[in-house]
Amino acid sequence: MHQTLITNCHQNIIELNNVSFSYMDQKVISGLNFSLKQRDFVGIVGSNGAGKTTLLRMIVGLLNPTEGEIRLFGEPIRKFRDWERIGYVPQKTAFNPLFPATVREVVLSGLYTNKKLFRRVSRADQQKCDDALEVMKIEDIANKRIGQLSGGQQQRALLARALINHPDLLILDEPTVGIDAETQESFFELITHMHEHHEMTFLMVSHDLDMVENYLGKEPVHQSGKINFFVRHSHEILDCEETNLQHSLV
Ligand SMILES: Nc1ncnc2c1ncn2[C@@H]1O[C@H](COP(=O)(O)OP(=O)(O)OP(=O)(O)O)[C@@H](O)[C@H]1O
Repeated sequence: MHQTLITNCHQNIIELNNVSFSYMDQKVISGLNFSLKQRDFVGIVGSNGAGKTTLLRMIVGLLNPTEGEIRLFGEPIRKFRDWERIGYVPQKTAFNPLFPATVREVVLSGLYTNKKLFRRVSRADQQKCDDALEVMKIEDIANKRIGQLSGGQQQRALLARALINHPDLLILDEPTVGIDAETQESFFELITHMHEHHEMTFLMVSHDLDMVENYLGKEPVHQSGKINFFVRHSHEILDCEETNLQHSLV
């Protein structure tokens, strides 16, 4: 599936304006200002309990900031309805080996937003699923039960699930926890390749400072409390001034 897109690297994909969050009387995030522009790759690094997952959960609308404002694709989050533009890979889910879904079914479930929960799977949906399986190079395990696969294979399946709607923004929460070092490295290679060759913006929480420093630079561009933000800007991977980009998911 090929399409020609114009990249506008100056569009804010996420804006956090003076955002704070408290659980009861414990303030976890305080007065955070940060923005992510189109095709940036932002890595969030911080110690245990720094508030990284809380921040992601606010950005995907699962928690409301106690103070401040979040805007997604220019819109205040409370008005934002275009959730298909966002792919979210939560912290690793350990699937029970008997979990009764195949990889194909898990990937297809990425299409079912609340509105479309019980719609039939069309031929177009199957094609989207095949494309996502191909990108993740997991076509050969499409019919296996997800619970019987390795951690790395499960993670690729969850990434394929997040990609099936062709999201503009991909959010990853510690995508390689519990995966061996070699598989982690190939997973990061895959993600960085996607950043360079696909029309997507990335936000990733990672505990892997080496990987983050290798790809996103040695110094954080921003710090808030114990959370550090590392960024590879879009202009480092392409000419942003209205670049014509041949883009394909596969
Ligand atoms: N549902 C909750 N209710 C009360 N406190 C919470 C809740 N979730 C998280 N916290 C607390 O908020 C703080 C931040 O938690 P959060 O999970 O956002 O941190 P994190 O940076 O993602 O940590 P980790 O690296 O360990 O995953 C922690 O002190 C945690 O105990």
